[in-house]
Amino acid sequence: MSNIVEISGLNKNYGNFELRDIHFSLPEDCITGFIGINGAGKTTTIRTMLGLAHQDSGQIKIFGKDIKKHGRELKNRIGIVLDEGCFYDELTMAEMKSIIAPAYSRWNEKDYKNNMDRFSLHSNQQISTLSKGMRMKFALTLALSHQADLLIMDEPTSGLDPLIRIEMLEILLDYMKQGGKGVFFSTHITSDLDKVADMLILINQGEILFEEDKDVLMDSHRVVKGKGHHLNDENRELFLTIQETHFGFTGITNQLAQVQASLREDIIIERPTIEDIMLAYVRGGKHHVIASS
Ligand SMILES: Nc1ncnc2c1ncn2[C@@H]1O[C@H](COP(=O)(O)OP(=O)(O)OP(=O)(O)O)[C@@H](O)[C@H]1O
Repeated sequence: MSNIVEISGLNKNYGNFELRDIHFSLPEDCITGFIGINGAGKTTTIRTMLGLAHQDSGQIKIFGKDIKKHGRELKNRIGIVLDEGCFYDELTMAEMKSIIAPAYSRWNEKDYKNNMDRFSLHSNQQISTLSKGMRMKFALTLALSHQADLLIMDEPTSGLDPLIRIEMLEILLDYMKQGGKGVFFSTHITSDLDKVADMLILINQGEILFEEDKDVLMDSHRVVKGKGHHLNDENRELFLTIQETHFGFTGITNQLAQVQASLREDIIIERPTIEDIMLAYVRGGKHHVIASS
């Protein structure tokens, strides 16, 4: 499987925030979820990847080509959906489309019309009157109408109701069926990734904490619950994060065999959600004692 995107040694300093030595790759035929809490650096990474924000150092290759040298050619092959959907509010969707379409050599009017129909959008409606969900659908329509080989989206499902979110996720799955494509999207709604993601990348405080196949990640972590008096300094170290109350503990581990060997009795083992794993790494190393009421 070849990589559509390869990022190495990417640094960017805003003064109050820094992206530090960002490395990751996006394989072909994969939907990759880019996760992290508010302010982790998702938007900054995406904007830097796309050449919309200046990078201090590092290399960004998309389809094997350097974004700095081949920006125009590469953007032709990328469908972009950004958080705010950069549209002129006073225009209709048809007018906005006629500004955007000429920028793409492979613009396909038929795809545009089909996507507008699919989303029940009417071209002559003014952009200022669109709801948040409709704006997002319009942004996705544009991104999908120029035969892009890679979709990069910043929080595309944020603020959307569950029905629209499901529709968007189905569209992404349909898009991937063409083969040879890639999708990279940031989100803090990790339940969306349970449904569609193949790969997950976690960023925290400007650093990548993991880049992993979703199934491997889910199979290698477990939530363990048990009685607090079985814990000691040694077995606490087997957990990425652990919460203790008077009644017992709940921890996340990626060393289940050792936990089972150490805590033989009375433990409950459950599969974690992506959110459990994300929070375990973000809070990693912290030991939480929650006072019971
Ligand atoms: N133009 C800028 N100038 C200075 N600081 C910036 C700028 N843009 C972003 N930042 C800072 O970079 C940090 C990361 O922001 P970013 O928007 O990348 O996070 P995020 O992971 O996308 O968060 P969210 O999920 O809240 O959108 C924040 O502390 C933010 O204040």
